[in-house]
Order: sequence, then C-alpha cells, then structure tokens
Amino acid sequence: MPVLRVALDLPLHRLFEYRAEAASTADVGLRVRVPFGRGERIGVIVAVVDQGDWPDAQLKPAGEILRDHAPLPDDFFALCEFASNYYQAPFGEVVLQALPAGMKRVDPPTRRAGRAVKVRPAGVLPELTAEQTVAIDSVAVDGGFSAQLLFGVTGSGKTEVYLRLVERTLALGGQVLLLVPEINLTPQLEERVRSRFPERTVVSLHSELAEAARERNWRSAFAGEAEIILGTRLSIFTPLPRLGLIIVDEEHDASFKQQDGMRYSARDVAVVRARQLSIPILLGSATPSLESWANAQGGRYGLQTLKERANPEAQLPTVHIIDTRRATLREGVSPPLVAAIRERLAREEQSLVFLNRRGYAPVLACPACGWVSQCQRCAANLVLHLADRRLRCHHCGFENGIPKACPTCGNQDIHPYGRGTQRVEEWLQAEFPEARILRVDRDSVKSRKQWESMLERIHGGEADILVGTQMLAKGHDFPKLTLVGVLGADAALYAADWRAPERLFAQLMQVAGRAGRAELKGEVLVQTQYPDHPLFAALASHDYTGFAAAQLKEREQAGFPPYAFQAILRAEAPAMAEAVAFLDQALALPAVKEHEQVMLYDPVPMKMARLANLERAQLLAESYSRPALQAFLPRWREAIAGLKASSKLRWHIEVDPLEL
Ligand SMILES: Nc1ncnc2c1ncn2[C@@H]1O[C@H](COP(=O)(O)OP(=O)(O)OP(=O)(O)O)[C@@H](O)[C@H]1O
Ligand SMILES: [Zn+2]
Repeated sequence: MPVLRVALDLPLHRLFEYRAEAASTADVGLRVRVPFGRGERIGVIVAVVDQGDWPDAQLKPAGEILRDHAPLPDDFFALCEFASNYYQAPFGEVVLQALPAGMKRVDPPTRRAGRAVKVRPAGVLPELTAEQTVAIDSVAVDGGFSAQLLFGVTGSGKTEVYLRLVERTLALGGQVLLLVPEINLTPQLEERVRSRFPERTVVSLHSELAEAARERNWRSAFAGEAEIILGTRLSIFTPLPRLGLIIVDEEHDASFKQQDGMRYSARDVAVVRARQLSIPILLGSATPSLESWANAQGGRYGLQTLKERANPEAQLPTVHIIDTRRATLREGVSPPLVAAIRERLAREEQSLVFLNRRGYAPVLACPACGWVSQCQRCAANLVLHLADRRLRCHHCGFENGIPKACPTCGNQDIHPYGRGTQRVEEWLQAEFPEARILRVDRDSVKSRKQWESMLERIHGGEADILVGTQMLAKGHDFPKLTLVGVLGADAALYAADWRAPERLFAQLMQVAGRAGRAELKGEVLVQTQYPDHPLFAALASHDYTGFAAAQLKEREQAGFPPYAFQAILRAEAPAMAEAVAFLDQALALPAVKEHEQVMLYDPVPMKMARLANLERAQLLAESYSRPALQAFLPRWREAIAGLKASSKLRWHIEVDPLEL
C-alpha cells in the first residue's frame, strides 16, 4: 500500500509515515490531514513510496489530502532542504513555516475575496543617469544566475534601478520578489511600485497583514497571478512558479535575520535561491554589510556603484562633528545644535533630532541608597516612560507603575538618569515653545496606520522638529528636512560587540541621508566625546569604502567574520549553573575532537544573561572553513540531542549569528 512521507511542524529531524490507499506520486507537495497524538495535524507530503521504513501494520492511515492548491514544487523543497541543512533546523519546521497560518490549521478559516487597491499611475519617468544605466545593464534578466551588489549613496536612485529591472523581468513573463527589511517603515516604496505598474498584480507579504490577507496574497503569488511580490524576510520561502529576479533592498539590514525559531538570514537564503533557480539577484544598499562588501571585493558578486545623488539639484549633506567635551550641554543638546535648529525654524525648514533610545530615561534611580529600577525577570533596567507613567522592560515587556519614593529606603527624591526621545522632546518643546514637534518612535507609532498618518503629517509640513529613533532613518524622502542632529551615538563606538561600529556607521549614514534630498542643502551635526574617532572622519567624507576597508582589515587580523565562520550553541535554564553545565557537556562530546578544523570556546553567560526569568549561556564554534563547520554541525547537533538535561532546559544552534 502506498505510504506517505509527511513533513510536520515539529522540532524533530525526521519525516512521519502514514498509509494512504489512493495516493500517488502526483500528491507530493500537497497538504494532508494526519492523526498525531490524540489530535490531528496538517502536514506536507514530501514523498509517496511503496514501502515505508516501518511495517505497514504499524502505520496509521492518513486523513484527507487537500487539493486546494497546486503541489508545492521541487524547487521549494530544494530551498527548504538547503535551509534545513545549513541552519540545522528540522526540515518539517522549515517547510511549514513557509506556509501562511490559515493553511496549517486543522479547521481552516473561511476565505473572503480581497478588495482591489486603486493606484495613481506614475507620471513621466526620470531620465536615467549614466551610472543607473550601467547598473541596470549589468543585470542580465535572462542570463542565468548572477549576484550583483548595488552600492549607491542615499538618494542615488537605487529604487529607480530596481523598478527598471522589474519592468524588464515582467516583460519576459517572470515574477519579481522584492525583499525589504520592514515593509511598515516604507509604505512609500509600496506605493511607488504599485503606481509604476498599475496594470500588474502587486502583493505584499509580511507579518503585520491580517491572516486572511496574507493567505490570499501567498496563494496569488504561488498561483503565478501576482507578478510582483513585496515581502519581508519570511517571504523568501514563498513558492513562485515563474520567479525571474530577486532584489534585496537595504541588504545590510539586521531585520533580514530571523532571531528566533529557525534562525536564518533571508538575504543569504535569497542568494542560494537565485543560484538554485539560475536567475539574477541584486543586493542594494548605501552601506552594504561587510559580508557582501567582501564578496564584491573578492569577485564573488559583481559591484555596481552609484556615487552621485540622482536628483542633480540634491547634494550629499555636510557633516560636522561637535566635540561635546568642549560644549555646555543642556539635556544632552549642544549650543551649535540649538542654534542650527533655530535657524531652520526661521527658514521654515524641518529638523530631525536622532536618538536611538525610546522612553523618557533609561533608568530611574535613588541617589541615597543606590536603588535602580531593574526588571525582576531580566538582566536589564526598566525604562522610564513618562508619557503614560510606566516603568517598562524593553526586553520582556514587564511593566510597573512609577514608585513615588525609593522602594528600598523610602527616599522621595528619586531621579531619572540618562535620556530617551520623550525627554529630549520635552526639553525641545520648552526651548522652542512655538515649534511643532513630532516624536516618532515605537511608542508613538504602533501600527502601520499610525505610521502612514505620521508620514503624511511630516510630508504635509505639520512638523518643524522631528525627534525620532531609527524608524526615521530608513528610506524616507522629506523634502523640507535640511538638518539632522545626532545624539547619543558614542555608546556603540567602544562596545564589546565588534559589529557595533558597522551598525553605527550604517545607521548614521542612513539618517544623514535624510537631509537635503531636494533642492535645499542638508547639514548633519553629530555630537560626540570622541571627535577624532575614524568612524566620524569616514562619515564626514561620506567614505563608506574607506570605512569598510579599515573594518575588514581589523576583522581579518582578529580572525572574525567574514574571514571566519561561526555558529553558536545557546542554552537557557532556570539556573545559570545548569545552562553552563549543559554547554560543558556539549563541549566534551567526541564529535568535537573529531573535527580539528573547528574551534570551540568555553561557555560564557550571554550579554543579556537573564531574560524573562531564564538564565542564558552560550558557546561559540568557529572555523576558517565553512565546509568544515558545516560538516561538524549536524554531527554535533545529533550528539547534543542525546545529552541528558532537565525538561526546563532549552537549547538551539544559530549559524552565522549577528549578535554574540
Ligand atoms: N535618473 C533620475 N533623475 C532624476 N531624479 C531621479 C532619478 N532617479 C531617481 N530620481 C529621484 O531621486 C530621488 C531618490 O531616488 P531613490 O529613492 O530611488 O534613491 P535611493 O537610492 O533608493 O535612496 P535611499 O537609499 O536613500 O532610499 C527620488 O526622488 C527619485 O524620484
Ligand atoms: Zn524584562
């Protein structure tokens, strides 16, 4: 009797077998209801064989095979297989996470038809710059696999390059997958794509879509109806019958990395997918990740450069470094920045004060006894939010009211220390009572709707001063914005995390890139105690290339990625000793000694050693050879799975971690 091999969403590295009388190999790729434990589950049929690994008599019969979509194709399984092997993730989990929630449900929700979106068609297309033309022509949309890095300064017209390549791909009948870091932050991009191709079907795929809408879009993409798919990282696994081009916008962005469940890099998976399908992929950024930059320098990727802003009137902003050791700061703001804001107010232009820390102050403390507002569940402070009078943990979500007096000594004189966006907003409002100030962070903007209306207000000139976090840094065009002031950037300069400078530089380049995008010249003022730090010199001369070269040299000397390959084993348990003991066992496994090219370090507590009442530790595995590390990981993982541990202990392996 035919036997189905079924992938289920379970943390087990195996398939499950069921009997199915009427099944044939034509059913591979369809969903099936199967009994599991005392209930039922939806799985995906991966193979139909005559004889399973188990005697037929021991197999349960499968339930209904669902035929509401075409079978998932081979290339989908090939991509899942790659991800499963590379990231040490169970194949079933990989396959099922690629499907919309409604399709995994035993009792499926009823589906409604979607509403059509009306779009304004785009006006006259700009004439391409010479650099744009070269970049576009370098991507052969019918020429098989190629990976190109599009390195273009902010405002250089990268999006225009994408749109022209989309057009060429559509003309050949292909579908295009455009990956973006956080779709909510860039409603303008979606609008731009829709209005450029009013006759085409454009769908978006991201986690904030209502479940039914996401399923509808997914099905439309899989059926080949949707021609342009705009998606966040999870959309990289969407099966697409005619995929002809993948574009990854802001390819350096950390949100392409999934940080829980299957920990994968959507950018890296995208490159693999393009290679598997023999299609081109374009990675775009003003500040490429050092991994991609090294690949371009080493010739593994092509490199296309846009050095100039596309709008001939717009110039890159002038960057000034303000030495805060010589300035008298008021609420962290220096006199030159105050003066610059005043000038903008007089000229009716916009200013942006950038501070990547939300809340009023990062901690509330008692000067008498040394009490600080700490999260009871995490190794972190509770952040003071005066706007709604709460103390809040930014890691686990725990919150509390604000005590009137010190909970330890009763002192009534407790103070906020440090500052966040709310505090800066409050001070600016007192300093410039006539100015209209908008604070833009995750507290003031919680949904996509709020974000769209916020952007509308900014564009409509309803704000003179914006105070915001990185939400404001990405991809926006505010024509009246001519001043960007940067506060609180120093912490990242000397952080233990060796990736911190890369992230800071990218962030500052992005936020600086918001200024002076139209006819009005932009100016950026960066406040720092370390004005001589080379990062600021590179920023002032808009010199990504120099910065990247210096960083890569340091990494090469230190033996860090991209010159070494890493994986991390993490364990969490109610007690630190337990987590560490587990990692010690993992370190002592025979597999470790059998792989000489892989180096393992001693277990250490994680930087956030306690999160939501669990103590966390980790162990780093490193090799100069990716194949050596990849050969080691599955054997190690299997051996770790056999270790004895309490049921409260959780562990996982992360490959190519971004945060150590
Ligand atoms: N060839 C061109 N001629 C004139 N204007 C152009 C041209 N190409 C693009 N633009 C305009 O220049 C501005 C910046 O372009 P675009 O948004 O594509 O840049 P970008 O590189 O994607 O920017 P960022 O990285 O900052 O998001 C837009 O207003 C766009 O309409
Ligand atoms: Zn917490």
